[in-house]
Amino acid sequence: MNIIKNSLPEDGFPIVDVSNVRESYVLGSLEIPVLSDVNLKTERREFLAIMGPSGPGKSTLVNLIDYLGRPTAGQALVKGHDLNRMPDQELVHLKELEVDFVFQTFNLVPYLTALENVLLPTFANSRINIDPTRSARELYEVIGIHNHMHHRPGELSGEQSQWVSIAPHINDPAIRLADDPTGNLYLRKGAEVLRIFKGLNNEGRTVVIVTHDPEIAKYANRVILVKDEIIQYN
Ligand SMILES: Nc1ncnc2c1ncn2[C@@H]1O[C@H](COP(=O)(O)OP(=O)(O)OP(=O)(O)O)[C@@H](O)[C@H]1O
Repeated sequence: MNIIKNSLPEDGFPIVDVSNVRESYVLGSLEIPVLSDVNLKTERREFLAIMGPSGPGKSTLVNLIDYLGRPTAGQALVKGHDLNRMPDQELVHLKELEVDFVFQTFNLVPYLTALENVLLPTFANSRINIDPTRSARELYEVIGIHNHMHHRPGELSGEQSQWVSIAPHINDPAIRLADDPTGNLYLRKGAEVLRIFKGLNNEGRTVVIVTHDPEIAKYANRVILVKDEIIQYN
C-alpha cells in the first residue's frame, strides 16, 4: 500500500485556480462548446455553491476540478498541480488522494458491498493503514446504515446508496466536490448531508457543490452562477 501523508496548504492558498479555461466536447467532426473564458479560484476553507439552469456546464466544471480531464484550452491548477502538465498516472494518483467526488448518480461499484465501496479509494492509495472495523463503525455513526453495510448497491434503496456515496472519504482529501448530492434525499435529510459537508469545511476542507436548491446554497460562503457558457459571479 502506498502511504502518503496529506498536507493541507496554508489559508489563502488557492486550492483550485482555473484561468482562461475553455471546455468543449468533440462528437465526430463536431466541436460542442460548453464553457468559455472561465476564471475561478477557490481557497482552503471555502464552501462554494455552483448554481444555474440545466445544461450550461456545471458538471463539466466540477469534472475538471476532479482531474477527470484536461481543459480544452487555458490552465487549471488543483492544489498547485497543473493538469495540463501531469502524466496520466500522476493525475489518477492525485485524484485518489486529494479530491473526493460525490456523483449525481452515486457511481457505486455494483459487485462491492456498501463498506467495500467506502473503502475502495484506499485499495490503491492510502495515507494511513485502514482498519475496516473502525471504518465500518465510523460509517455507521455518520450515515447510520449499519444493517446494510454488507449489502451490495443492488440491495440498497436509492437513499441508502446516496448515503454511501456521501460517506466522508477515508483518504481525507483536501477538496470535496459534489454534484447535486441531495437530489435523492428528503428535505430534512438533505440538511443532514449539508451538516456533514459543513463539518468537513469547518475542519479546513474546501467544499464545492453543484445544486439547484437555493436552501442548500445558503450553507455556502460564495455562490456562482453558470449560465450561457460563462460564470457569473456574485
Ligand atoms: N461527454 C459529452 N459529450 C458531448 N456533450 C456532452 C458530454 N457531456 C456533457 N455534454 C453536453 O455539455 C453540456 C453541459 O453539460 P453538463 O452536464 O456539464 O451541464 P450541467 O449544467 O451540469 O447540467 P445539469 O444541471 O442538467 O446536470 C450539455 O449540453 C451536455 O449535453
